[in-house]
Amino acid sequence: MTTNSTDDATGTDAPTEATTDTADVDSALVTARRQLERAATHADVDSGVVERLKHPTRVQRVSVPLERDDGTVEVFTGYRSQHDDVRGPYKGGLRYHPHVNAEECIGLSMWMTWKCAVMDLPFGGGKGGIAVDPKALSADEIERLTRRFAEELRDIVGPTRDVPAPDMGTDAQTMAWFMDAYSMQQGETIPGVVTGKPPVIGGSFGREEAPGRSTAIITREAVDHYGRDLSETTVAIQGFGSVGANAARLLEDWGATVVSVSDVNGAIYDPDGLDVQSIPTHDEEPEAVLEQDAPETLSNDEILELDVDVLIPAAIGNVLTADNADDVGADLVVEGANGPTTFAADAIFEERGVPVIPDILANAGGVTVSYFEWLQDINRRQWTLEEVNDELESKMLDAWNDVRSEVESKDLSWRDAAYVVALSRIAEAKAVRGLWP
Ligand SMILES: NC(=O)C1=CN([C@@H]2O[C@H](COP(=O)(O)OP(=O)(O)OC[C@H]3O[C@@H](n4cnc5c(N)ncnc54)[C@H](OP(=O)(O)O)[C@@H]3O)[C@@H](O)[C@H]2O)C=CC1
Ligand SMILES: O=C(O)CCC(=O)C(=O)O
Repeated sequence: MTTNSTDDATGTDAPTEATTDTADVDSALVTARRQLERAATHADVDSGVVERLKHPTRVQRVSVPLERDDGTVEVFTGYRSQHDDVRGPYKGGLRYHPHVNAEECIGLSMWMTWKCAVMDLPFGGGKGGIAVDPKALSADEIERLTRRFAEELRDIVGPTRDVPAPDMGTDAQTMAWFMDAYSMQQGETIPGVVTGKPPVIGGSFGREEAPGRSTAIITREAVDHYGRDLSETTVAIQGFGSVGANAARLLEDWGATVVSVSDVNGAIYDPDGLDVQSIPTHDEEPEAVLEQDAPETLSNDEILELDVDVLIPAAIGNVLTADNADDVGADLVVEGANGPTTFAADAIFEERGVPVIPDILANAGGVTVSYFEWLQDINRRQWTLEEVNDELESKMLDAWNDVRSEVESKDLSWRDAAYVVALSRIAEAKAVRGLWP
């Protein structure tokens, strides 16, 4: 038996999001709302629009039954939060992680709305997932779970409604199963229902690396903005998955010295620089980082406090908190993960003069290449990897320049500036459409 229900947007059935176990951190929703309220004071946006944007349009909560390989049945809970679609279909990833809950999905879907607007993509914000540890399931079990999840979400997704994509714990194969299940239900092949698929079924070249590539591009621009040379820059990166590993490999290619990387079990550190190309990514082999040769190992807390030029948290949320923000040794933080910095930590970084380049700009390459994939699916045409990367570079530089000009002209933090760019575009779209409330 499955249960579908549409929760009130603010409803929550679990106390925390996918975070460290630090006790005093806020949920993604609380942080997203505080960030919105703060940034709105710098934007010329109607207060009613701001109030509306604190709430999602809807949150679908579904039960996802799974027959385990041993024949027993377990029922997992899945969610899809659809925050705002004034600029286009809801867009955002599906996360498989034990801490997934309604409140986390709402906060993450709000960040997707701003992210798509900062990048000037014709999408709104969505996010979802299943509260499950994918490492505890076999590949066959993940396939059955994903197919059932696609069936449960069938009525609310689609290429012009809501287009999921990979996030933590999901990948191109997950998207292929989702797309196949949806297409079978609809009776025709519909590649554009999800992005982040393998290229052979309508996926885009370069999507897997894209959030790491954009994080590297924005790091490069930020380092240059602050008058530094990338070849004299040391970098520490928490998380060695789609975002962290790809950012590490590119930054190393471009001359930076990556001194420390981590996975769920901890970090390796070499002050002279690691050979990051040889370290298997989460996708290639999960939990492999600590098996590599390196002079030192560190905990996932210690990597955040290393004396480096740039820190890139690229794993989970709420790792930079009021408890450790004073001890962060980096001169610049670039958010590869979604929501790694709490509201309180942001204030401490601002006071200390440590710039934080926000997630909604830095890791936006993922959704940007998802947009390219959606275009390729509609047009039934595949772009080359070079075309994708050239377009991505150009979209990232446009967004960087839009945000930088707000930073410089209004003396804002990078996060406030990115929000101002996003909010202005969203408010203008609402005004022109006459959508109210
Ligand atoms: N994938 C995408 O398209 C995008 C993802 N993001 C965000 O980036 C972040 C990472 O996502 P993604 O790279 O896709 O995830 P992946 O699942 O590809 O990789 C996650 C990495 O983080 C490590 N990790 C997991 N839990 C912890 C922990 N508690 N402490 C330290 N490291 C941990 C994993 O270790 P191990 O290998 O040992 O499991 C793995 O190396 C998330 O916040 C996600 O929302 C943002 C934009 C786009
Ligand atoms: O590619 C997408 O649609 C969304 C990626 C995502 O979930 C994110 O940027 O956080």
